[in-house]
Amino acid sequence: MIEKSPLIVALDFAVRSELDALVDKLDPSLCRVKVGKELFTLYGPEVVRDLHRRGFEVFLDLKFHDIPNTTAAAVAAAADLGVWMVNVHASGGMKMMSAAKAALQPFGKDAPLLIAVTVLTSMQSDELLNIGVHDNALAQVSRLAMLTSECGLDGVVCSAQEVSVLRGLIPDDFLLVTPGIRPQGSALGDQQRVATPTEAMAMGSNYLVIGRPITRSEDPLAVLKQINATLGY
Ligand SMILES: O=C(O)c1cc(=O)[nH]c(=O)n1[C@@H]1O[C@H](COP(=O)(O)O)[C@@H](O)[C@H]1O
Repeated sequence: MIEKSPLIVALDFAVRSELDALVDKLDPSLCRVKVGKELFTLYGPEVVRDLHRRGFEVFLDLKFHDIPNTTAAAVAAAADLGVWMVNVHASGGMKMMSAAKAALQPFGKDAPLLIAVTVLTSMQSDELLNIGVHDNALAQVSRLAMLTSECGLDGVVCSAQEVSVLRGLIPDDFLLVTPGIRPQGSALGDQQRVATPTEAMAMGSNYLVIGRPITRSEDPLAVLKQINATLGY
């Protein structure tokens, strides 16, 4: 049961003062936050610790994809940092995902949620074909979600467009985290498989990842509150 807003705000910033200006306005009761590759590469774990000090639950989105030993160690390092959610690429395979899951065992109930990215929301089926995947996006997402579930992970990252099909394939408590969220009228940018916040929730998403429509708006707090209100939070 999700007790607060399902929104996860993607803090994709290169300039620390811009990040701080946004985070000063946000309230941990309104959303969770995501630290991705750009912010982490520039500022490292200290930025996560700072967000924790401010009371935010942090999704560390580094999309680990490596040999099982390396991925497991990286996931354990994320758990040491005390993050709420961490992710790997499901295409790293079952051995990699199982090793990542096993690495969290010593953390017990303090372990972060472990989620696997299926097919990036910036990709369509034609681009999958380019990289040698002959199934369409829905079939590939479904395959990777089932493998992820078999490995005992907590859920997957997928687009909202796959959610209703996945709900029929996997256990009810499996988390579906959906980026590619665009409120009506927002620019798509590089996102391809998109949905509005209301559509994504209606289809059965558990968490909605939203970046630019909030962070690049003139009044991020107002947009965040408006999206929460449309979802009943
Ligand atoms: O794992 C992710 O968070 C992720 C997976 C995916 O398939 N697509 C995707 O957009 N993301 C992330 O979600 C965020 C979306 O940001 P906006 O496109 O600005 O809303 C970015 O930080 C992406 O890195």
